[in-house]
Amino acid sequence: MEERGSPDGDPARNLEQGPEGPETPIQVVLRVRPMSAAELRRGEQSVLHCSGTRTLQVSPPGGGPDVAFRFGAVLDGASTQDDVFRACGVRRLGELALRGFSCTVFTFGQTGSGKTYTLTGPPPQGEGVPVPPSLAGIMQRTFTWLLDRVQHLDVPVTLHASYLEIYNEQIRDLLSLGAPRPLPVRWNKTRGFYVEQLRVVEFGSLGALMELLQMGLSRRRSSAHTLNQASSRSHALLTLYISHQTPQQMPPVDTGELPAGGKLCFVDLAGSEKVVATGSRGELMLEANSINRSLLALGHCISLLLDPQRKQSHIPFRDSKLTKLLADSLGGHGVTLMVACVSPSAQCLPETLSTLRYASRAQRVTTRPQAPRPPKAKLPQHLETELLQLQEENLHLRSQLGQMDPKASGLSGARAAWAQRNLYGMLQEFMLENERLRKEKKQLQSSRDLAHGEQRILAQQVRELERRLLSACYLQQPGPGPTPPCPCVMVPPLLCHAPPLLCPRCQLCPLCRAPLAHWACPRRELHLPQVFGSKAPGDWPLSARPPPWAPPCCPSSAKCSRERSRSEWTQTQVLAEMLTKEKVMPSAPPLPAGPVNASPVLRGGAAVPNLARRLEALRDQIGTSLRRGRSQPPPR
Ligand SMILES: Nc1ncnc2c1ncn2[C@@H]1O[C@H](COP(=O)(O)OP(=O)(O)OP(=O)(O)O)[C@@H](O)[C@H]1O
Repeated sequence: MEERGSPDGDPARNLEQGPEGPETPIQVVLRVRPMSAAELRRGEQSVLHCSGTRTLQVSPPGGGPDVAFRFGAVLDGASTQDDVFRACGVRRLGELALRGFSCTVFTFGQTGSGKTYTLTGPPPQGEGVPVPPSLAGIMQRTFTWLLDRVQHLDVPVTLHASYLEIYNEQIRDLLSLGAPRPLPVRWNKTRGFYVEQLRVVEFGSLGALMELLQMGLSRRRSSAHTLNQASSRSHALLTLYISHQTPQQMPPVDTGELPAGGKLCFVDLAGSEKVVATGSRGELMLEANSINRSLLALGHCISLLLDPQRKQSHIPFRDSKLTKLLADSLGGHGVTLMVACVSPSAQCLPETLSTLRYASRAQRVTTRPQAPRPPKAKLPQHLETELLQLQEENLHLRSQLGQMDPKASGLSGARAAWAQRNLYGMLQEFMLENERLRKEKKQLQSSRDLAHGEQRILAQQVRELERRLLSACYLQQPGPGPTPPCPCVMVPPLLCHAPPLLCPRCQLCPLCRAPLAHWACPRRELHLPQVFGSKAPGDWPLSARPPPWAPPCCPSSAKCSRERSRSEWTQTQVLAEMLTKEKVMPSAPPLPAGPVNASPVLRGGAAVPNLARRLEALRDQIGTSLRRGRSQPPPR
């Protein structure tokens, strides 16, 4: 016969040595439930036999060698609830918790294997039908023992309880005043993993504690499936906090800080299940998947904890909420007892073997139980007096600080309120003003951008026209020879600048034969009034008006151009220079990137019409020049 398991290790006995005992293995007790009525009806066989108080023998149904497993204690189907309570040594764990240790009892096994029954007894058979005391589970028995025990202690003990469940990877407070809502798990150096905002309730009597238990049990999620009519669908953790402090020294529970001291935690794990066997569908199947996943994470952590090398490094406790909350019990400073529950039926054998292997591994995991440090020694009398004085001074200063603000401003209550209102009003006004300015700035920016864009396009067109104009000039340039006569003298002045406004004869410079705009004609002051009558020059059409950079009218322009010297044609030179250099005209300077609050509309606005005028003039010139080029034979 093959034998597995480990030698027993009673944590309580080892820990008698002192507050920080040696490495202690997790204690494992195995409970085999009796065959259920349904299993008996189906004629299923039992494959588990207890040989001795610590060994379980598994006889596979199809023959083959028996397999034996050894645990701290093995209890068969005939064992009573009281037998289980005694065999588990829960009283010893309670004693350790009273001495400040953190102790955990948890049940695990396949669904329907008797975990909840072992911990809390069977569910009530009906409304108002109490469960017989003989069927009370480990928890109720421990409560009775503990409440009795604390009454006989010399020092006063304060007791608190919390109760939560992990349902579909969410933590729900089973003692919450309102409907349970998901709570976060946090971690800090002193507390390790803990549940934030968990309600911790103080209790002073067994009755009060039993009520808390019933409240939690009634709120816990359970459903019916093929293998269990009342299957728990969540992992449930009930924790008792035992503290020797007086109520005055206790931190208020509302702060979320738990009382320092011992802890006794009962964990009822949801059962692992094969959804095919339980026939779970829909929500039941989701629950089953979540349960199996978290149990897998737990098994993984246990396997890693077995390896002493790995134990020093990283154990993935963060993989699930369950492993986070059991981290201390499994690999930390807690004292842990596991109760493995199994069904004897041959139908459940694969699941049973898995539980047995799980339990065998778990009992090789060790923890290093550690009690919290004893409270500091009492302070000497003079230090205590000093401390009291300092505390009083602190209170006094605080109260002064509270009254400080109105006093500092020297305002009475009503005036202070008025000033506050006024300030508030001003602040609102500033905010509105600020908002208005923001909008205005935005508008200005967009119109500046618009003008900027327009200016850029016009400047581009001007450059292009200038380029074309220059090339036209080149084409029409005469070769070396005598200067041709000025065409202006041969045509009657009336015709000049008559519609079409450009005089074909005034378009060429008489000296260099560069095409000229009508405004560049030296005789324009004579022609234009005749065309536009008595209109002021400002009312002339845009194309007839000289651009801002046009040279002033020459007073001697009425003279025959033949008599003019070269210097009289400076305007032609100015224009040619402007054209060939292709620079931006002074009337259309690039927009400055100046302060945003300067009005870009005004700056850009002046530049754009100038450019437009210049552009128009150039267009006219080119048009005329081309027409002229077509209608006249090229000069020799
Ligand atoms: N030792 C026992 N003696 C008599 N009946 C038992 C025993 N153990 C379990 N039962 C019965 O077996 C059924 C299943 O038990 P229980 O609900 O405790 O299983 P469970 O392991 O908690 O299942 P689940 O994981 O689905 O919640 C219940 O009807 C319970 O009363």
